[in-house]
Amino acid sequence: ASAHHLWPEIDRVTMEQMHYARMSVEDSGGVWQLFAEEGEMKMYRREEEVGGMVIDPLRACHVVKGVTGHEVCEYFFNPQYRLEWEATVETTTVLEKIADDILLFLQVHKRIWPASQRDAVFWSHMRHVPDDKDQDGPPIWVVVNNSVDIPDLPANTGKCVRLLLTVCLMCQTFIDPPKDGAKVTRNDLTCKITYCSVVNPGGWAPPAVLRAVYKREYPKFLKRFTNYVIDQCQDKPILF
Ligand SMILES: CCCc1ccc(-c2ccc(S(=O)(=O)CCO)cc2)cc1[C@H]1C[C@H]1c1ccccn1
Repeated sequence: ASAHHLWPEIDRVTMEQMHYARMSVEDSGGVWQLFAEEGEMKMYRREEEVGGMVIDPLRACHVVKGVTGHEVCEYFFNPQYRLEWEATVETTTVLEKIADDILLFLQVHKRIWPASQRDAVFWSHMRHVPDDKDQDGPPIWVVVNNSVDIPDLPANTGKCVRLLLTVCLMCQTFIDPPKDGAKVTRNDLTCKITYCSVVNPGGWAPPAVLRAVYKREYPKFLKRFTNYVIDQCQDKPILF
């Protein structure tokens, strides 16, 4: 991967996003506005507009029992599962396999009335790093999706408005050691998920409309995804 022309950007943005996601876990106060809460899932946003366009940074924190961060990131990254949990995606295409853990996607989203249909071109990188808070514990797993400009796929030529996104799914895994050295089971696993995204919708849409779409779609999106992972993992061996 290091030979690919995008590698320097992929490496830099991935490390920046991981740092941002970890910092945001601490700053629960401050400017974040809690806009949705369902059980363990809490969703925050900051209202920001650029040129009259809504680009509200979003942060979601969720705690899920019975899965590892590696499993959550694998189901998020791997294109073969995408259409099973992503209800708002019409087609997803791997344009280039940059490495085993770096893919270049073209994704066409379903039209969400009254906004026009969107597509996105982005690289997706999955990586794990030691948890500096618990060096000998499970590593932190992360998937970063970041839009990239592809000359061969100029924006806004077809039916879709090209949206720009930077997304980071970061997962910390906690294992409750079972009594008297028994084997770790899924009941001993807890995964702490931090999902951060900044999306520029591309073309103009009324701010109130976009905020309504996000308020409705993001909680559904994260709940559906995490329930899918729990369901897929429950009868499979644990992937640490
Ligand atoms: C007007 C455009 C709104 C809009 C902006 C952004 C996204 C979106 C793109 C990518 C990702 S992801 O996390 O990288 C997973 C890969 O698919 C999540 C969300 C989707 C919509 C549309 C489809 C609506 C939506 C909004 C929120 C969550 C899911 N879907």
